Amino acid sequence: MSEKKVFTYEEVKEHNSKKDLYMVIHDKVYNVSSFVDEHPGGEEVLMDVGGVDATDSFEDVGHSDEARELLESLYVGKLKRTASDPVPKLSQSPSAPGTTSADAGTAFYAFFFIAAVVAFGAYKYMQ
Ligand code: HEM
Repeated sequence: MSEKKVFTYEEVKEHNSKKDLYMVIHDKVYNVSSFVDEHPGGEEVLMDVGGVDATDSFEDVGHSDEARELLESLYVGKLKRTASDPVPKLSQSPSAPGTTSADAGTAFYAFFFIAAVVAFGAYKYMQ
């Protein structure tokens, strides 16, 4: 079972019809054609993410372990991601951008405050 294919995002994109439906979840490629009619969430949602990265849609629903096991049986290969390919939110850096920039801002002002105190001390020392 190690002869699984490696797909580019461009290749996956071509499989976007109901009879030939691929999607990417966590950088793995799944052929969901045989499952479209059986999906408890309906075929429409699967068609919407046909040929694209469905990681966020899949995880947003909070699928059960059973659904994840089912996924294994539909696995056809790995995704070879290139720099220009879209990246799901879930794969991006988990650090909250708001907090980091606020922290960076605080550090920035603290640096200037300390520099001012040191400069003032040096000035006084020179007198
Ligand atoms: C090949 C990928 C997928 C598999 C194998 C799968 C499988 C399943 C399974 C087994 C359920 C029943 C509940 C559960 O066990 O969690 C379910 C429900 C559901 N799925 Fe998926 N799913 C897939 C992709 C998606 C995607 C991409 C969406 C997009 C939004 C989606 C939306 C839903 C919704 C809304 C339900 C809830 C249906 C309800 O409870 O009324 N699924 N799915």
